[in-house]
Amino acid sequence: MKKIFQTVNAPAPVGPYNQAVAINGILYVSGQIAIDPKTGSFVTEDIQAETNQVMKNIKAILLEAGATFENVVKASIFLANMDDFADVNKVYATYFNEMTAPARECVEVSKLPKNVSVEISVIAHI
Ligand SMILES: C=C(N)C(=O)O
Repeated sequence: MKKIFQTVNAPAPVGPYNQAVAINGILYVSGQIAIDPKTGSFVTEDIQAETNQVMKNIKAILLEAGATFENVVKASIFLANMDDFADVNKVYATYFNEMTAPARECVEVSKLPKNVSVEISVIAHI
């Protein structure tokens, strides 16, 4: 049976999806963008701040499902500009233990929802 997770500590979905869905011990966290759930505003100062807000949103959703970044087995990063790769990695790396970091892909896309620069989704075991 599917279980839906929603928390006010992460932004409400910007479309017809849930923040996270779990089935058979696997949690699928929807792609997060840099909306601050406290203000509803986009964090756009720079790519590092934007990435940090995305990771904070993922952390809140993981927590709601009883998980942490240690439970994450796969991440997908979508960038509007691959030139941001190094800056995104700098922030992303602070959320994981290098030895147990999840599998990942990082791709540049032509456009992201709400014109953000980065979107990240993760899959975790719970
Ligand atoms: C931001 C998203 N996760 C979406 O539009 O699907």
